[in-house]
Formats: sequence, structure tokens, C-alpha cells
Amino acid sequence: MVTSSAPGKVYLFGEHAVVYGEPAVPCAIERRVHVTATEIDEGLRIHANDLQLDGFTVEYSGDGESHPDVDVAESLVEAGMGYVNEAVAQARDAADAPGAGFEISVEGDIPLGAGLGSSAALVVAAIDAATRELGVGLSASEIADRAYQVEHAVQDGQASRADTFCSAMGGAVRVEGDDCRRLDGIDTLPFVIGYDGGAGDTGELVAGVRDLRGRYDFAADTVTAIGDIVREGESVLVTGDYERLGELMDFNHGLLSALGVSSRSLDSMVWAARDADAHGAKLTGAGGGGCIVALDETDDALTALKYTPGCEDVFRAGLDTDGVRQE
Ligand SMILES: Nc1ncnc2c1ncn2[C@@H]1O[C@H](COP(=O)(O)OP(=O)(O)OP(=O)(O)O)[C@@H](O)[C@H]1O
Ligand SMILES: C[C@@](O)(CCO)CC(=O)[O-]
Ligand SMILES: [Mg+2]
Repeated sequence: MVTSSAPGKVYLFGEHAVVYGEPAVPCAIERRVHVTATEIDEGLRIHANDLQLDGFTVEYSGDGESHPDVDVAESLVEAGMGYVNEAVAQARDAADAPGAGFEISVEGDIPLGAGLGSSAALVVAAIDAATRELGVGLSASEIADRAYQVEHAVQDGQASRADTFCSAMGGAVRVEGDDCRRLDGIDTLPFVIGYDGGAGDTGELVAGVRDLRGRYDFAADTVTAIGDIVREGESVLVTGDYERLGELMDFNHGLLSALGVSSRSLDSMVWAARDADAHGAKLTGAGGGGCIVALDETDDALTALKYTPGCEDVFRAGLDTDGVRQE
């Protein structure tokens, strides 16, 4: 039995634009998904207590047998389990063990579908745990690459390498197309996260931006301008100037808003953080609902968000310099 964990992430800058080849800077945070893999004779059994579909906790046997605890459409369960199914397929491939059976247990403290990269953390940890269980040790970058193939497949081709690379490597990273690297020397960033309790549909939101970008040159220019913010931001990041980083985060949020991926609750959390004198605040991830990230080393934004209508949870999440690891 092997347990591995991998971190979630926030985007300091660059989500959505990264899908069109602009650079992005995601940062791993101290919230993780833990996956335990145990080799069994055949098939795949998954325990995922954090995942609720129509109010039912999921216990799933991927070998075609319906499990009695599940009373929702099998197709819904299949969709929910797609990440684990594909991660296990990658592990079987890496170990050259196509028939290996697994029992997989998943638990984490990253809200699902909220822009904090729970899917990437799940896939990265699952590939690591399942390959180690089969006696194969992949490097973090090999895991990142296989995890990207999984996100790409499950999300119908709508995925960048950003979430999976960041989760596998930890720390602050820079992703531009296939060029992925860790940004050295960034050990701490004062992230405060506000969560509206909701979720956005990543595929739909990415498709919406793609449509706008196709219809209006100024929408395409907006995507390029986000890339410009990232290029500016990465040079500011090494100076540790939070005031300017925050200013660029605010700008980035404005452009994401213009692209139609913010929401009333995300905007109101962003404004609550700014009113409390955070250096800056923006939505993180695909948007539509979920989380914002503010930069604030005081407790002011944290306190303000606690009392902001529409903000269900608020927490500090330090930069996690560790990526995937065996527990
Ligand atoms: N702890 C978990 N247990 C079971 N499934 C999980 C868990 N964490 C993530 N998942 C899977 O990942 C899906 C959420 O992935 P999705 O990409 O929509 O959101 P996210 O990764 O949290 O946010 P984003 O991609 O915007 O950063 C869940 O619906 C589920 O299938
Ligand atoms: C919206 C997006 O840029 C980030 C989602 O966390 C999509 C992706 O990069 O795969
Ligand atoms: Mg995801």
C-alpha cells in the first residue's frame, strides 16, 4: 500500500490566456489531495468520500459492476471518476502492467471545481501512488507529463500544462505552451483565499473565452494583454514587491472579468479584499464561481472576507514549495 499527496494551486497570473500559448504563473498551496493505492487481483475500486454526486458519496467499482452504495446514473459516476480511471491507465502503462488491479482511496482538503486545481492534485498523486505500488519510481516531471495527458483527455482537449506541472513540482512555476519551469527563489507569498462555495464548469468557461476571442479582435487583444501582465509580473515577483504584484493581480482580474469569466460573488470577494487594503485580488482558475486569491500579509482581508456575503469560507494558504511526495 502506498500513499502519495500533491498540492493544489492558485494562479498568481495568467489563467485562460495560458490556453492560447501565453505564459502563466501558478503557485502551489498548502492544501493537498492524498491518494492511497493498493494493488489487488484485478479491476479498479475507488473510495472517494469527498466527492458527492446528487448527494451520494461515491464508492465505485470501475470493472463494470455497479456498487450498491451508488444510486446515481452510472454515467455521472463515470464522469466523476474519469480522472482516477485515466491516472490508473497511465500508471499501468508506465509500469508495463496492463492488467494490474487497484484499490484507490482519495481524500483531500481542496474544494472541488473551485479553481484550486483539485483535479490536477488528484491525478498527480494517483499516478505517483499507483506507479510506486507497482515498483516504478517516476520523476516529478514524468508525473507532470502523464498527469497533463490525463487532464487533456478528461477535459476534452481543453487543458494547459499549468495545473499539473505546478502540482507535481510545487512552488511557483511558469508555464508557456510546452515550456514548463520552476521559478527559483520564491519561498513565500501571503495568499488569502476566499471561497463562495460554488464551482465553475472549466470546459464551458474555456469555450466561452474561445468564442469571444474568435468573434472580437479586442477579445484576442485582451488575452495577449494578460500575457503582458504575466511577463511584467514575473520580473516583479523576483523583487518581492507585493504592492506592484497586487496591482498587476488587480489588472489581471479586470481583464478576466472583461472576458466574462468572473461572477457577482467572485467580484464581491475581490472588492472586499481590496477594501481591506490587500495588495491585490483576483479570481483564480477557470472562474464562474469558486475562489479568489488576495495578497495580504495582515489579517485584514481575512477578517473582511469572513463577513462578506457570498463568501462561505476564507483561509490563508501558504506557498507550498513541495510538489508530489510519498507520505
Ligand atoms: N478529493 C477528491 N475526491 C474525488 N474526486 C476528486 C477530488 N478532488 C478532485 N476530484 C475530481 O476533480 C473534479 C474537479 O475538477 P475540476 O477541474 O472541475 O476543478 P478543480 O481542479 O478543482 O479546479 P480548476 O481546474 O478550475 O483549478 C471533481 O469533480 C472530481 O472528479
Ligand atoms: C482556465 C484554465 O487556464 C485554468 C483552470 O485552472 C484552463 C487550463 O489552463 O487548463
Ligand atoms: Mg481542474
